[in-house]
Amino acid sequence: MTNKTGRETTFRESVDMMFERAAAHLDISPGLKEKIRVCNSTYTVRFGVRLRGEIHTFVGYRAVHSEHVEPVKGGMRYALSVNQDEVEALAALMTYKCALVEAPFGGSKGGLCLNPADWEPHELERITRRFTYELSKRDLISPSQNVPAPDMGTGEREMAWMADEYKRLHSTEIDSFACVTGKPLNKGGIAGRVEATGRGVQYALRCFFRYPEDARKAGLLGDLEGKTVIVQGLGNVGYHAAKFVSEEDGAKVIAVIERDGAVVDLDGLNITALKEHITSTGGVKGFPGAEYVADGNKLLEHECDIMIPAAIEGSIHSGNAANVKAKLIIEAANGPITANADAILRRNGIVIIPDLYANAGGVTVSYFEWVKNLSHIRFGRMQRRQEEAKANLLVAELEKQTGTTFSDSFKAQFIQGASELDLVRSGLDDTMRGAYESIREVWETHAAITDMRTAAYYVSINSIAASYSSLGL
Ligand SMILES: NC(=O)c1ccc[n+]([C@@H]2O[C@H](COP(=O)([O-])OP(=O)(O)OC[C@H]3O[C@@H](n4cnc5c(N)ncnc54)[C@H](O)[C@@H]3O)[C@@H](O)[C@H]2O)c1
Repeated sequence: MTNKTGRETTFRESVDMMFERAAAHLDISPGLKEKIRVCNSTYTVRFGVRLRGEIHTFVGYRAVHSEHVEPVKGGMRYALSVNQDEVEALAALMTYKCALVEAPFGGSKGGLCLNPADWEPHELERITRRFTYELSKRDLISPSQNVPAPDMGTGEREMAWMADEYKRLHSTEIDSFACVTGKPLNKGGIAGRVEATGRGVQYALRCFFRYPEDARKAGLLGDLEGKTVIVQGLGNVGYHAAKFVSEEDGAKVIAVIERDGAVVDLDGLNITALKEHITSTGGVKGFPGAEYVADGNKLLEHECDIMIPAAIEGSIHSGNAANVKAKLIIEAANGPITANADAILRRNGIVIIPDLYANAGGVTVSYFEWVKNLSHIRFGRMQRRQEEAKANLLVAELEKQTGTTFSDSFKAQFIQGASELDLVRSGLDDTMRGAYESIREVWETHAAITDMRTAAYYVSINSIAASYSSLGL
């Protein structure tokens, strides 16, 4: 599948083509299909911040793809690559993702066109607060209208700044913490949000291997134990996914591709140690015991059972798709496979677990956080006494083993987190299983639908169309 000119499709064109492929199987009027597919609006803002004695102008975006349910929801990306096409594609994916996992949100996405590494934390804080102010003026951040979350280049810290700035601007609003998710635990966050997307990738893989007939379609047998895995991007999503499948499910991560190259160890990399190495040195190069490959992208073409692209969109494209040897690709990142590449991979019998399902763990747990903020209650409260006793014992044991005395606030956070985390993980597991079943049902029962992506889009579009139909559209 290529676009009309035969060139590589843009990210938004790829998402649209994938949408059209699934929509063709649904009995929905062309007008309604168009209404569901298009991005409702995109706000572009240019604002100045005085930094280092100069006024610096920053460009930010917030795309609102669909408001068939409100608030709309989606991450905030900080990267030089951020542009209108990208945020619109990501916002569309949010709409389809939320519909698939039945999170009651429309789709949105935004970002700032900057490299976070170019700025000091106090500068990033000023930029983020100013961006929040600009978004707030237009209800593009609000507990009832538009709720951002972390994405590439942002995390708990940026979400805390956004929440704090929003609260400052709306001091009488009791629900102000619900204006953004992915906040730190002591600033209205929820246990398990940081790991949620990677955890969701692990749960999605477990769902896949639970059905031997699905795994056989990829030429794979058994479960995750001993499967060889290559990961691209060891950031929030890639790190947690790699850590969980290797440490908990016995998979072997044989290569990790990062910005500065790749490291390979056919006996399996220690992901926790590799992450520490990246944090302290800034890249994968020099990781003890592993072979370093400067042209990291070459590893996308290396043999493995499972490929986890968890970095950027378009990393598998028409130029390298024919050389990909993975049997199964799980799209932890959004849009890592272009529409052109998707067609090549399918032709070669490679099974793809699509982004709108694979990385839905983030928005699922964000939904729990939003509900927690609106209800003003801590999840797991009923279990508190029992959990507290358990957590206190654990903390005491940790103190003994490490010879450290933890602060009271650390202990309080640890204890609060203990009971909530179980609830969050079980809610996430349940959601991932439910969505897998609904994709599978379409994949199994529609002879003309032969891939999981089309099946997943089919489920989403059907659900959004039903929502419009109940409005009489
Ligand atoms: N954070 C979330 O909760 C979440 C939820 C759903 C989807 N996603 C998607 O997952 C992907 C990663 O997001 P994240 O939050 O983990 O971001 P992140 O910034 O924490 O991590 C991205 C990682 O990819 C690496 N990277 C960037 N460009 C690369 C390249 N060209 N080659 C190799 N490595 C590269 C970075 O160095 C970094 O380690 C994005 O597509 C994002 O939209 C994130």
